[in-house]
Amino acid sequence: MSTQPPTPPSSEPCSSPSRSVRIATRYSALAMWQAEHVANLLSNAGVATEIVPLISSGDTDMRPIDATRQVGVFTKRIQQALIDNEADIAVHSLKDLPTEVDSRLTLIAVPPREVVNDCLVSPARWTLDSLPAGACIGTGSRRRAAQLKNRRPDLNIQPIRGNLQTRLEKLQTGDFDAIMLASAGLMRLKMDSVPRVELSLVEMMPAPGQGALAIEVRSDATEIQAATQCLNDLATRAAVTAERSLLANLNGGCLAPIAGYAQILEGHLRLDALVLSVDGSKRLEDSRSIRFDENHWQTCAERIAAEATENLASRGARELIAEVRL
Ligand SMILES: NCc1[nH]cc(CCC(=O)O)c1CC(=O)O
Repeated sequence: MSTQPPTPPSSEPCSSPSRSVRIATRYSALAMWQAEHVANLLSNAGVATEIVPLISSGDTDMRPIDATRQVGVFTKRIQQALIDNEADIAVHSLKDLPTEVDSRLTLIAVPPREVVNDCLVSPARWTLDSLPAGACIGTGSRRRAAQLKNRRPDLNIQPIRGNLQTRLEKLQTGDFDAIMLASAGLMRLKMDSVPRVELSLVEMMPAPGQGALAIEVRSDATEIQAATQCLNDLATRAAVTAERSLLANLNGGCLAPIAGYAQILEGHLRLDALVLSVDGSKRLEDSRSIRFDENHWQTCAERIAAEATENLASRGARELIAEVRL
């Protein structure tokens, strides 16, 4: 369903293209950091770059993500720039990249993943358990909301939109008692002083692809592909492929309460998957691992996701996900 053309497993050296590589990115501070990070990685590999910042509808349209009824609000504008040859590579947060594939584009590289977990941000540094009864929590993510409600049905969960800075301002002005964010974003922007508590992967399972970057190129741009494929980290690539394959199998998009985290441990690919009802009252988990074969990383990733999907579906996961479309 979401099969991508295979990326070479080995870290081939990046070959230098005949001109500098144009990197398309959104304008937000996080997106710009990510584009500059990839520019640095390429520069270390001897490849010259320039950054092309673009405005996306996901940044200007401040309705709740649900109301926009669109997938890829953050990624489409950047992908269009590639298709129109305004840029050579696109840098996305992998979490924001829809699982549907456009054959004109190729996911050429996923650099090493750093921080995957979420955090709870509040001036008093509340934990999930010490949050006062009825506290108002800002999140636009059904995945986060459902996990929170599962553990703390008393909390009042309200939507929040906007980039990191905007969300933190809304917390500061007292609109919310706490908000939930991906720690990766705060780490990347060196927002060390933001008062927060890191949530464990048991307390809050991350979104498929969270904390990882995606580098896309045009499918016909062989020179650019040769210049960027060295940024691919096979372990991260296999892990996020398993997570995204689970999401695609369950038809989850980015709006369903589906969480997944995969990692390679001692030669095995392990996938932890979680599906919840929107109200958080029902929770289905699946954890499994299979022997990881580097040479067949994609097959391994798709197989473990298929097995997890089958198990979750046999226990009613599809019915829980269908609630989202009501
Ligand atoms: N949906 C917005 C988004 N996309 C990627 C990140 C954080 C960085 C990442 O997960 O790689 C965020 C913000 C957040 O969820 O707090």
